[in-house]
Amino acid sequence: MTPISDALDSQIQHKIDTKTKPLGSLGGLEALAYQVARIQNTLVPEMKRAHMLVFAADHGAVEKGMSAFPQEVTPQMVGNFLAGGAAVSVFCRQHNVPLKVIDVGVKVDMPDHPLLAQRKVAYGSQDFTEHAALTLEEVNTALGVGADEVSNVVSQGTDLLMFGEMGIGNTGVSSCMLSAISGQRAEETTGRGTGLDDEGVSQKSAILTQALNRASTSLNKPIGEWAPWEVATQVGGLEILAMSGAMLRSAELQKPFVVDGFICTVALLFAKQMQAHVVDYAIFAHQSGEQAHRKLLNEFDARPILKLDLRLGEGSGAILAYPIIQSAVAFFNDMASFESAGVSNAT
Ligand SMILES: Cc1cc2ncn([C@H]3O[C@H](COP(=O)(O)O)[C@@H](O)[C@H]3O)c2cc1C
Ligand SMILES: O=C(O)c1cccnc1
Repeated sequence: MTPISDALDSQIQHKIDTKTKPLGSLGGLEALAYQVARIQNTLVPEMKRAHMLVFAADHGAVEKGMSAFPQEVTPQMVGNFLAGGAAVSVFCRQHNVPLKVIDVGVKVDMPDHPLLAQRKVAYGSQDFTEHAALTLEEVNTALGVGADEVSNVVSQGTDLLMFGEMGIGNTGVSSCMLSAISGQRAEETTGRGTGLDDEGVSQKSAILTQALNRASTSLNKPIGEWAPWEVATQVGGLEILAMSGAMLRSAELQKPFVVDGFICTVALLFAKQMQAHVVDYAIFAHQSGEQAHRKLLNEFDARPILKLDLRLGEGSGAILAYPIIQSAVAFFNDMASFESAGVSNAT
C-alpha cells in the first residue's frame, strides 16, 4: 500500500485558507476537503459517484443469547434492503447512491436478486463460546470477497466507497474482536446493540468473556496479544472481515471510504492490524450510541462528522454523512478566493 503523497499538501492548504472566509471557519469541513484532495492527489477533487456495499452474515453464538432479536432477522432484513424498505435503502435512494448487498454468510440461502451478490463463505460462523468461529480459509475468503467487491466498483468508476453490515449479534462479535485486539475486558467493550436491558448486557458480556477465555486458553495467550489471524479465526465474523478486506482494497486503490458505526470501526481496527496506512483513507461518519464507540474513535483520533445517537448500522450513518462530504469538496472547488472575489482579507 503506497502512503498518500504529500506533494500537494501546502497547495491544498493554501487553497482552503484563501477562500472567502475567516481562517479555519469551515472547521471539520476543511479537514474533509484536505483529506479527499490529498487522497485523490489533486487540487480539483471529485465527489459525484459513491457506492454503498452492505455485507451480511450470521453468528453461531447468537443462540446463546447475544441480541434482543432472533437470527432470522438477518435474512429478513437482507430482503428489506433489496426491496428498498430499510433505512439504508431509503437514504441511498435519496442521494442517488447505488446499493449492493453481499451475502458472505447468512445462515439460509437467499433468493437471487439483481442487487444481491451471492458470495456465501459459510452458513454463518461457529459458536465462539465452544469453538473457533471460523477457519483460516473462511477468514481469507471473506477478506477476499470484500476486496473483490471494491475492485468491481472501482472498475466502474467511483469517488467514494461506503460500507455497511447486517448480522444479528454482530455488535457482540465486534466487542469480542475489540477486546481480543485491545486487551480490554468484555465488560468494557460490550453495549446494548439492538436494545438489550442491563440484564441482557450482562449476559452478553458473560458470553463474550466465555469466548475470550476459551480462545485464550486454546492459544495460550492473553487477550491483547493475539495475532490478527488468531483474532479473526477465534472470534471473527464474516461480514466484519469482508468489510476489513473492502477497506484494505479501497486504500490500495487509493479511494476514500466512509466508516459507519461501531461495527464498521472495529472492521477498520482489524484492517489496521494488517496495514496501518488504511486509516489514512477512512472518513468517520458518526459516533454511534453503542457505548464503546466513543473511546474507539478517540483512539483513532477521529472527528466523526455526525453525532445523532444512531445505533443502527447497515451503513445508515455513512450515507447520512455523504452530502456533507460532497459539500466539503464543493466549497474546495467552487468557493471564491479573496483574490478572485475582490474581498479584503484579514489585516
Ligand atoms: C430490524 C433490525 C434492522 C437492523 N438493521 C441493522 N441492524 C443492526 O443490528 C444488528 C446488531 O445488533 P445486535 O448485536 O444487538 O444484534 C446488526 O444486524 C446491525 O446491522 C438491525 C437490527 C434489527 C433488529
Ligand atoms: O454502531 C453500530 O454499528 C451499531 C450499533 C447498534 C446496532 N447496530 C450497529
